Amino acid sequence: MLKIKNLNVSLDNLTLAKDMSFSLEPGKVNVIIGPNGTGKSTLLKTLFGDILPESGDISFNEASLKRKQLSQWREQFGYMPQDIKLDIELSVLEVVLLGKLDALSLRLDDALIKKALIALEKIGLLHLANRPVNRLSGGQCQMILFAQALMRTPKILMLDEPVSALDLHFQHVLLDHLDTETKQQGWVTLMVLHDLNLAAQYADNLLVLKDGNVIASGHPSEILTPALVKDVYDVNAEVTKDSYGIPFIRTIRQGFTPHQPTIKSQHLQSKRTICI
Ligand SMILES: Nc1ncnc2c1ncn2[C@@H]1O[C@H](COP(=O)(O)OP(=O)(O)OP(=O)(O)O)[C@@H](O)[C@H]1O
Repeated sequence: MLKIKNLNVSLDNLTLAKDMSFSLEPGKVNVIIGPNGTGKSTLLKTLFGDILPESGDISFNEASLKRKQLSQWREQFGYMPQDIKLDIELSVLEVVLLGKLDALSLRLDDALIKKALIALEKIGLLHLANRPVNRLSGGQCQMILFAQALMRTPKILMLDEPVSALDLHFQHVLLDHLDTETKQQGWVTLMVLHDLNLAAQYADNLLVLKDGNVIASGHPSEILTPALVKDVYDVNAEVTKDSYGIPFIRTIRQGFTPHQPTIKSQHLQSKRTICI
């Protein structure tokens, strides 16, 4: 279990974690949501040991994060940060293999190459294996970085807005894969998402971050309400549930005036009716 206890983090006099405490169980997809600039990425960086907290304890299976053993601590993680640019002269296969940098010696092992190719195949991108990464699209880069994080066979997997550049198909490829592997491998998965409907579909546990703290946590069906959306984002929303009990959030525009068809479009509509 990953435990965060009484965590305090400040950057440039900005308090981003204020006595924050929560625990994350293995085998569950935990999703963090919250407004821009509220400290979601900062929290992930702090858990990874990139940012030094003012106080508090971060532990995994009862072993605390200690600055002196940072590389050992990080060995447990797969981490996909936000908006990484892959502007390097390497092939896709080489970038995926870098996920296993700690296991790479001077010689590449066939088993590792096979593992990287399988990782690419599982996410439907094997055909890109020999393509230079600096010639990929933004969405393709994001999928390759996901494959790289998986290569680490982590105990804790953290992903910062991993679907921000992905089309509908690849959003679901990535998130379905993440969900299956998290449950099969017993990973502690922690992911930042902005899309509340994706969060509702994929979170086993949702953490809502605001003002330096987790103001709500639990299953999306229990905590995603119009009042929460209004409180966190200052946006009005309707929340309905599908036949599986998964919440669906529909935001409501303020001062909305319904579209009035123009004479031209009315004419086109009536013409279409005649043709049918
Ligand atoms: N290294 C840093 N030094 C000083 N301030 C920082 C640093 N990194 C981030 N911040 C500030 O901390 C705040 C939180 O940033 P962070 O990136 O954690 O937010 P976020 O919740 O992930 O936002 P978003 O949803 O926009 O990605 C922001 O105001 C940001 O400007």
